[in-house]
This record gives sequence, C-alpha cells and structure tokens, in this order.
Amino acid sequence: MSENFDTDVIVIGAGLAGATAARELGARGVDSIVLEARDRLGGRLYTEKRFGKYLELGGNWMHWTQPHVWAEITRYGLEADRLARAEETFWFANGEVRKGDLPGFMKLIDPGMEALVGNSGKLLPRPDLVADSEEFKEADQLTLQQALDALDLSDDERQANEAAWVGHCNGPLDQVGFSAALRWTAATSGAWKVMHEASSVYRLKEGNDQLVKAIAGDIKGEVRLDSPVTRIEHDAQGVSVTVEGGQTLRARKAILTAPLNILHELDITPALSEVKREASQAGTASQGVKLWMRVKGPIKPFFAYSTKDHPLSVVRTEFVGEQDAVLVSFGADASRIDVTSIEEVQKALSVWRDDIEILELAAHDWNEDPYAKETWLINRPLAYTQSQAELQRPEGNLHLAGADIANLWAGFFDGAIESGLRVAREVSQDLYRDVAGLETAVV
Ligand SMILES: Cc1cc2nc3c(=O)[nH]c(=O)nc-3n(C[C@H](O)[C@H](O)[C@H](O)COP(=O)(O)OP(=O)(O)OC[C@H]3O[C@@H](n4cnc5c(N)ncnc54)[C@H](O)[C@@H]3O)c2cc1C
Repeated sequence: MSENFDTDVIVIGAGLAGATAARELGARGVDSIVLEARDRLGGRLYTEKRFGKYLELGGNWMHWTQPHVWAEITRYGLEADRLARAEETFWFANGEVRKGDLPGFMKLIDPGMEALVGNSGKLLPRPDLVADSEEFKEADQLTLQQALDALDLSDDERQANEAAWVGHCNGPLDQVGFSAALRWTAATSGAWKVMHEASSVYRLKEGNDQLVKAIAGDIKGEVRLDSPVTRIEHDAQGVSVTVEGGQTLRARKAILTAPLNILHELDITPALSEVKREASQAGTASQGVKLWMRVKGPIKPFFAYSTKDHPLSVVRTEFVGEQDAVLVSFGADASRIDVTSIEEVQKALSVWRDDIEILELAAHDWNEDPYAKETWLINRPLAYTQSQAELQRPEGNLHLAGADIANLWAGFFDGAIESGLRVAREVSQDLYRDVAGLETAVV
C-alpha cells in the first residue's frame, strides 16, 4: 500500500463506545488515534463533584444483568453502590396525592406492566440480535401511549404506569415507540421488575467516570481532547478526518461514535446513506429532562411519581444526609421546566411535597449540547424496523458505533460497550484481511 497513513484507525468520540473500541483495537495490535470534541472523556457519561457528591449529570445506573458493562466493573475492580432505599412513596390517584410504600406502588403498576411487556420475551426472544420477526415489526408501529391506551386499566393504574414509563423513556409517550419498552424488558427476559432495578438503582461509588477513565487508561494510542471533527472524507483506500482548526489526519479506517441525533449534521463525503440520514434527522423520542436538587434535611428517602404531563414525572432521593438530601428527577419534555429556576422547580416539586425546601439545582442541557442533542436513545415508532440494521452497516471504510445503535441495552452504558466491542472486532478483522489475507485479527 503506497499511502502514508497517520494511524490505522481514527476513532471519533471518546465516550464509552469510542474508548472501548480504541482499547480493543490496541489489544489486537491495531494503532488508533481518538479525536474527542469535548475537554473530557465520557460523552454522555458525565460525572461532576457537586453538592459534595459524585453527581451523574448524564448516565447514572448500571446492573449485573447488563453483561458488557458489568464485565468492565469486574475487570477493573470498580465498586458499585446503590441509592438510598425509599421509605415512603407518593403517587397520584383521582387527582390526589397518595402516600404508601414502594412495594405498594409496584403492586399498583404490576397488572399494566405485565399486560404491556409481559410478552416481550416472546416478541424478542434474542434481544442481543437485530429483531426481524413480523410480530415485532407490527408492535414497532405503535407508540407507547397507543399500547398503554389499548390496555384495560383503571385511571389510577394508567396514570401510575404512564409516570413510570416517562421515567424510563424521557420523552412524551405519544412519540415513544412501543418497541423501546419491549426491548428494555426483553433484555431482562420479560421480567419488568428486574428491568426497573437494572435501570434505576446501582451506580459507581466513586463516580461513573471511573469506568471510562479505566477503559481509556488501557488505550494504547493517543487520545486527543478538544478536537471536534468538522469533516470526514472516505474512499476505497482510507478515511481523511479534519479537525476544527484545519488539521487533517488520514487512516485506513475511521469509527464514528457520535450520537444518532447529530449524525446528519456532520460533513461526510460521500454522504451517509439516506436511511441513516433520515433516522438521524427524525431524531430520537427522548427529549426530556434530568435534574438534581439539593434540599434541606433531614428527610426520609422517598420515591414520587406524578403524571406524564407534569414537568417532573418522577422524583426520588439519591443521597440522604443529616442536614440535607439530594434528589434526582425526570420529566418527558425539557422545555416544560427551567432547570435553573429554584422557584419553578419548587413549584413542580410541590405537587407531591410542599414541605421540602430546595437549596440548589444542577443539570446539563443535553438537548442543546452540540455533541449530543439527545439524552439516552429512545426510538420513535418504526425507527428501529426501518434503520437499526442499516445504522450498524459500515459505509466503506467508515464504521459506525455507539449505544444508540447497540442491540441488547441500546441507549445504555452497556450498549455503548457492546457496540465498541463489535466495531473493533469488525474493523480489525477487515484490516488484517486487507493486509495479510488473514481471517482473524490474532497477532
Ligand atoms: C441524562 C442522561 C441519563 C442517562 N441515564 C443512563 C443510565 O442511568 N444508565 C445507562 O446505562 N445509560 C444512561 N444514559 C445513556 C448513556 O449515558 C449513553 O447511552 C452512553 O454513555 C453513550 O455512550 P456513547 O459512547 O455511545 O455516546 P456518547 O457518550 O455520546 O459519546 C460520543 C462522543 O462523541 C463525541 N463527539 C460528538 N461529535 C463529535 C465531533 N464532531 N468530533 C469529535 N467528537 C465528537 C461526543 O463529545 C462524545 O464524547 C443516560 C444519558 C443521559 C444523557
């Protein structure tokens, strides 16, 4: 090969997918350079020391039923910790606030959950593969709201189930694809309570950024922060990647790990396929808010669910101290609440609790973040059927990866790692085949 390359593979993005891919390439003897737009690792995994705690402004929880992320926890000896156990639970019924315990709330939503996603294992028997059964495709036409509306539930059950799903899906339920609920639950073989725990309880004691730092620490190549990629050109020989400021690097291949919602904005020649661009342009259904509050203590640890239409549908204690407590909350639509206004958030909180005083707020605006423009992947109806397989397909020497296009726990840390592992295997196999005619990348 006559070309001069700067490296074998350029990895765009140092979130969990990019970091994992670069580490795996190095382990297979493939050189890489990682280009990351931000001044930090992690992307949508974003830990900040705030309120004296490790606050997760992005991804929060992980679980041993998520095989890729848990393998990394074992590999690096990281310590997982759980949120404060709720002693009280609040929810809405007949327009009034009810108080009980978490098992009571779980009992209320159980019939709805079973009716909605109890058959997810049948519709999606292998959630680790791209689904292509006709039954699943049919279900993928529905919004989550349509699927909920079709159930025979009391008003109280309906409201409680809707609030719980806003917590999971971070978007308006009439935009969320029913397939999102099916995929999440199929990942725990149909056990919705395990799915609920997997997505909302355990995090790393010293902050989730320990995970991405550990993976990045094992990257053999260079990681360049503050390096936004502005242009990608690819051809049969390789890929040229230009960084803000004008420097262009050339490699045999590139891996693009940018979130789905920004793919169509990138300057790529030849352009990504129409299906990929349209999937990106249509955008994810997730457009919600995640907000942290430090409140005056002491208070008992609690969970609270309102309705899908409230600015905050779910609020709960994450850390509880003698003098104060830290709450985390979620709503379907970030534009419904000003997360910098204590007054507005106090009002939203007062639908359940007018006895709690907010002291400080913290949030990151992911929907406006130019390197994310989304929170966590939640597909719209039919988006999965129309674009999942195509989004995973490389375009010549340009490969795609990321949690948003993973199979098993798409939209989670686990999916990002799954995707990083897959793409590193594909890329190194291709390179070894090209260079030595070998079928595997063993060196
Ligand atoms: C508020 C919130 C809550 C969440 N909660 C959970 C949770 O509880 N559990 C869970 O498992 N997951 C959760 N997630 C999702 C999880 O954080 C993500 O799915 C995962 O971190 C995505 O990893 P990734 O590497 O695929 O993408 P990203 O982390 O988005 O990484 C992509 C990287 O590409 C970079 N990039 C983008 N454009 C360019 C460019 N032009 N040039 C160079 N670099 C570029 C970005 O800066 C970023 O670092 C949450 C996410 C958010 C936002």
